[in-house]
Amino acid sequence: MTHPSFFTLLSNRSQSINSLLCVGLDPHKSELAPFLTNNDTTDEDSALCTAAYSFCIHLISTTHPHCIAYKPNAAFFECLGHQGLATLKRVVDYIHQETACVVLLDVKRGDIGSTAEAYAMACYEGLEGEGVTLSPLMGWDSVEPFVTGKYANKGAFILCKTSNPGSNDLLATPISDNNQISLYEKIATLCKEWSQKAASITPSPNTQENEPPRLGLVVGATDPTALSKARAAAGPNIWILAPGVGAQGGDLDAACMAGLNDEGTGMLIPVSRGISRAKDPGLEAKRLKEGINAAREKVLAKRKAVTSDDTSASIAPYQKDFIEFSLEENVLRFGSFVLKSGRTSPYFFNAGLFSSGSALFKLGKAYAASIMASDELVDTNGKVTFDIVFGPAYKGISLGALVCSALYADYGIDSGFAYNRKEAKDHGEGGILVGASIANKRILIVDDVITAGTAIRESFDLLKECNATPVGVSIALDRAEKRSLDDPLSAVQAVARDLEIPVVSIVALPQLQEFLRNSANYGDDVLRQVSEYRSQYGV
Ligand SMILES: O=c1ccn([C@@H]2O[C@H](COP(=O)(O)O)[C@@H](O)[C@H]2O)c(=O)[nH]1
Repeated sequence: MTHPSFFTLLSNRSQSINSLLCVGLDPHKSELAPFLTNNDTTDEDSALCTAAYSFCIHLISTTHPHCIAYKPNAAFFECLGHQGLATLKRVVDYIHQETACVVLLDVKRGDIGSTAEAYAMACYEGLEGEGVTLSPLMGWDSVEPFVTGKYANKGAFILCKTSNPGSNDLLATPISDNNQISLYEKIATLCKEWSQKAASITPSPNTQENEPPRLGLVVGATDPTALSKARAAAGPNIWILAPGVGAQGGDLDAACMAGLNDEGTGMLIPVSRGISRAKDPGLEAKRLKEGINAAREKVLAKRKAVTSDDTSASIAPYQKDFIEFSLEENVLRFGSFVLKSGRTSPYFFNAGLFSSGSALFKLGKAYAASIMASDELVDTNGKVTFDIVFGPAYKGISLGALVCSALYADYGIDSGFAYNRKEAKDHGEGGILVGASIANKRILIVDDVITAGTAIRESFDLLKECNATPVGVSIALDRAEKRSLDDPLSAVQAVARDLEIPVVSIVALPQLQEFLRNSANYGDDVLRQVSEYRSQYGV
């Protein structure tokens, strides 16, 4: 059995002393005066190195019962001249000899593969750290040498949303067409993928381990929103290093609540000046450890409340498939999204992103399956209650065609298909209706989602004017949430009530919740957010 991996060491130490605290070792020159000795006659750098060493030893010896890791920042040693790195190595040796804590070298490296190999060797063989911090901006090949091959039991935290104000300049930049994903969320997603990639390239050398992650994220405690988005994107198993508590003003409680996973773990909270500048660093470390633990208790209590609720729903195989391929196509995403209504939703659905042949094929089948599973659109003889599928312009046109075709392909039901134009044509066949004749026919209206219900109401009126009888509406997703906190009905319920026709969806919010309950790919934190949203806004 080889040495346990970096993240296993963190977990083990965390469990054994019940702490998530990491003490930062940043010997700022301005803090070294009390550690300078009068009898030191050597040059200034060497006197400062001796003082920096004493500074670190003082911190380590007073705080180690309360912390799981030490994070020396290489900058403060590199700036002490040629003996700086040797001083850092002596500090690392001291930690290994005198404590059971893990060494995380804050070096923030990032370079092409061959150079990254040299940096990795310097950190792991020269300085003998167990883990490092890295910049991910040069991509996977700049990270790979730190966590694969002979360093497969090492670990790295990659910069995701750093704690400084400038992190908004680049890391928070939206990078998707619809402005919904920021660069840091993309990094959080990549962290999970790269971690798995590293394990597939070099499986954990420790056969006793159940493939712990290789990579974690750096997300500042100064930005709880980023912490919760990064947690949602990376999942529950990825560790988050959250600097910024203390001198940078991060709110410990808010950061923990946003970044902890549902087990109340998965965060490493480093504090440097907040401890080194305290009157009694040992006492301050203890106070911080207890503050973090109080937040962990709150997270666990909240989780218990959510998982013991009575909101289970049934989910049919076609609904599960639909949710899965919607996630694959990015049509459905979990995260944090501000809706037009001003609500912050833990999920977002954009049917416009069904944009490939395979996705559209599966979409048509899912609509058809939901129609055939509905008591309201199929009579007791197994016959559908409509003659024509109608697709309102524009989005409904293609959806209606897909549904009509899937009903025929999967169930042998050959209904008519019609759609409208937005503007009347004064030549050719003229008018605004195209396709099968709808007069005196029973009509199923197909659309993607119902937000306010305006499009469906307009179609309903148009169909009535043409002597057709709308008998139902088929949609992809029913958000099943109250229109406002004073209005107990959802948009879908209001349409069904006002137009007196059934609205059938492929899935609704309860199925999303059920899917998450049974999914191994999404953490309890995503389920918790969806459950909380449902209990606040759901109908
Ligand atoms: O986003 C980041 C990444 C790294 N750091 C480093 O952590 C410590 C924080 O020191 P404090 O005294 O606790 O503020 C320091 O070494 C930074 O370089 C960070 O602050 N933010």
